[in-house]
Order: sequence, then C-alpha cells, then structure tokens
Amino acid sequence: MNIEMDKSENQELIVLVSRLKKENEQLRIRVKELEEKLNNKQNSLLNSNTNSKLKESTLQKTETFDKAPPIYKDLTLAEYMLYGRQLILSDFGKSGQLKLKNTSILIVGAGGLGAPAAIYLAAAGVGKLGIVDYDKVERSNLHRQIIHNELREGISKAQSAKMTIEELNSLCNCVAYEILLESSNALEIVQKYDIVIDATDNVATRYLLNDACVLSGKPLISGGALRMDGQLTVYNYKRGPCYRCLFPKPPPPESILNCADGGILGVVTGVIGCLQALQAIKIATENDESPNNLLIFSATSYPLFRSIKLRSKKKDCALCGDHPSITRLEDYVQFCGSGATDKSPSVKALGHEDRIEPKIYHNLRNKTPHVLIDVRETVQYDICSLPNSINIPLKDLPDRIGEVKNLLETPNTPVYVICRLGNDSQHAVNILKTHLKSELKEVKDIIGGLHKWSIEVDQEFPIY
Ligand SMILES: Nc1ncnc2c1ncn2[C@@H]1O[C@H](COP(=O)(O)OP(=O)(O)OP(=O)(O)O)[C@@H](O)[C@H]1O
Ligand SMILES: [Zn+2]
Repeated sequence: MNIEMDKSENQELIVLVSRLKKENEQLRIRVKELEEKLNNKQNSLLNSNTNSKLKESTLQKTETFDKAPPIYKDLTLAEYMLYGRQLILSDFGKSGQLKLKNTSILIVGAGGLGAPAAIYLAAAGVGKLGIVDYDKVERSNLHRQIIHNELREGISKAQSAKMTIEELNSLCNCVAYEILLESSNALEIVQKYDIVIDATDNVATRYLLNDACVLSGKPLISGGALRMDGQLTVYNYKRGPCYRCLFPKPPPPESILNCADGGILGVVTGVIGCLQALQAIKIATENDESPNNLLIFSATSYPLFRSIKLRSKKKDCALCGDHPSITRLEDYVQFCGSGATDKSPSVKALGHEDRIEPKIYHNLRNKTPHVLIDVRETVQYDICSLPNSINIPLKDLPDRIGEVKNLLETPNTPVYVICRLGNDSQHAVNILKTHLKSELKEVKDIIGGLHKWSIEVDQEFPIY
C-alpha cells in the first residue's frame, strides 16, 4: 500500500515539475518579448524626437524615396524564430528582415484593403505601422474587413486594427489614428512614415494622399476594389508619375460608385490588399525591379491579372512637374465635388408634397388601390421585396414608361415608388412626372426607402 502511495506521489511530482518547467520556459519567452517591446518603444520615442526636429525644418519636395537611417542593426533571438521561414529566402534574407524592421508604413483606411494589408505587414515584421480611420466597425464590414470581428462592432476601426495587430505580433509598434485624414492633418502624419498605403474608398482622399506624398517625398501604394474587380498602382516612386499626372481632373461625382451601392466580393479586397502589402515589402527591402505599372485584377475574366505600363511623370504636372502650381494641400472636397466619407448623403430632389412617410404608406397599403414600383436593381429586388410591388430598375424606367401606364387602373390611381435608402426613388418620381404628366394624379416616393420601412414598420424585413 505504502509503496503504491509513494509511486503515485512520485508520479504527481514528475508531472508538477514538468508543468513548472514548461511555465518557466513560457515566462522566459514572454519576458524576452516584453523586453524587446520596451526596447522598440524607447527606440521609436527616440525616432519620433528626431522626426519632430525634422518637422520643424522647411518642407521640401523630394524626388527620391527618403528613408531614415537604420536604428536596429541586428535581429533579436525571438525575431529569428518568428521570421525564420522568410529569413531563409534568398530574395529576402536577414538584410530584408532588418530593412523591414527599420521601416514605418502608414495605412490610410482600415477597411477592405487596409485590413489584409495591415495583418500581413504586421506579421512580416514591419517595425512601425500607422493606421488611420475615422469610422467605426459595422456588421456589414465583416465579410471583408477581417482585421475586425463581431465583438468589435461599434468601436473605432483604427483601435480595433491595433488590437488585432498587437495580438498577432507584439513586436510591431502600431499607432492608431482615430481621425479623418484631411488637409489640416495629412502632411504632419504622412511625414512620419517611409511608405504610404492608400486603402480608402473616395476620390477626395486619393488626391489628398497623392499631394501629401509628393510634397513629402513618399511612395504611395494605391489600391481600389469594387464588385469583382480591383487595381493597384504605385505613385511618386522611381521617377514614375503621380496620380495627378494621370488624372489631372477628378471624375464627376455622380459617376462614382462605392461598395455600399455597387457591392464587393470580400476576397477581391483581400487580393488587392495583399498585393499592396507585398508592394510595400518590396519597396521597403529595395527589392522592386518592376517598371511603373497599373495592375488590373478581375475575378470574372481570364487571365485574372493584366498589367499596363504607366507613362513617366508629366513635365507639366501641376504637382510634380517642372513648374508646379500646387505647393501645399488644398480643399479636396471642393476640388472633387464629393466628400471624403462615403456615407451616402440623403438626396433632396423632391418637395414635401411629393413624398410619403413609410408609416403613412403602410396605413393606406391595404385600403387604397395603388401601384408600388420598386426601382432597385433586380439583383437587389430578388434579395427581398414588398408583396405586390413591381420591379422596374431606375435605369430602365424611361424605356418602360408604357408598362407603368398600363398598370394604372384609372388616371387617379396613385403611384408610390420605393428603393433601398430613398434616394433613387426620388429621381424615379421626377422621371414619372416628366413622362406621365397628364396621366398621373399622384406619384410619391417613400421616404427613407426599405431601410426606414424595416426600422419603422416591419422589423422582420431585412436590412442589407
Ligand atoms: N480621409 C479618410 N480618413 C480616414 N479614413 C478614411 C478616409 N477615407 C476613407 N477612410 C476609411 O477607409 C475605409 C475604406 O474601406 P471600405 O470601403 O472597405 O469600408 P467602408 O467605408 O466601411 O465600406 P461601406 O461602403 O461598406 O460602408 C473605411 O473604413 C473609411 O472609414
Ligand atoms: Zn504628377
């Protein structure tokens, strides 16, 4: 019996010792990591002091990629272990890893493109990552903005991205800017970084970042994605053009479509965001021999990628040309005629008399004979629709006026028009009024569209 007890005590002791040894080892690694993190922070503090001195000096337009001299001259033991699989690449090696460690990258936009770009850059060992985003995490972001998650809904995207990065690689010094990047703050932030990634979704910020990068001599890795397509370009790099060399004038605001209206396949932003990260690594490690190209990706065509060689910079470019007229940041919202935020502003195309609240329409719905036209695209109509509505997409409406006419039982039959948010429906009312002036007694748009309907009338109706 005693021998049996001795045996089992012995066994327990062996297990305990082995557990303590394991914990001891884990603590040793953790202490090492924390020491490195502290070291990083001290170094970046040193760096930011140098930068603020730099900031005080006059802002000069520089043409080459100006990178601060290396601060870190070697890798730590934890870094050898962490980056081992890429250290052994002949095109990368220890020198590549050290260059990454000494590089700071600014990602503007922690959305569909910024999310994968930030994750891969942090994991690869970039020394400092700045993340700018003024917005908060929404549920409809999560199919593509994979740096956030369900628990982060409603919190700042910049903070959420920082949290993920710190969990992924605590050696990366991540700075979150919970702000809208605009003329008043862009230069100050851009100047603090070696490379800038444009992961935003609007034209005003595209011009702002282009100008800030040219004025402070930073390469700009620009990406875009919509529906099933995407593209990638590097501006202001290796004597290549800037965005203004290619597009001196912004497109008309009404021609611009965003993801909320046009849709986007999550993985398409993943492809372009990863390519932005790859391009940043190639620039940081001075391993980029490719000419200045516009890379076009289409998920629905073959081959998936096409590449177009870009022109060299324009001698008469207003920004980067020989005699520039733009020497400071401008008012980009005014220049582009559209804001830096992509939240669709409410259209006000109709007077009060031509509009009806969803609740009032709901009350008359089963009592008054009427025609309800839903002017969303058919793909959206097929997602969800109100019973007895007729789908005529806005773009087809002028050609299908005859159909509307045939639907009217009498000239007095009222017509109501609905869409997703209550913007297109207003344009549709104007089209109907123009074409059916004498035939129609009453034609109204349902205020706030199906979105407001599902909030105020039927909570079971999907919001998408
Ligand atoms: N000037 C800016 N300053 C800071 N963040 C910006 C600026 N312009 C755009 N962004 C951010 O860039 C990101 C763009 O990503 P994306 O288009 O995937 O997201 P989204 O705007 O959340 O999409 P959705 O259209 O579905 O609402 C957004 O998070 C947006 O807040
Ligand atoms: Zn230019």
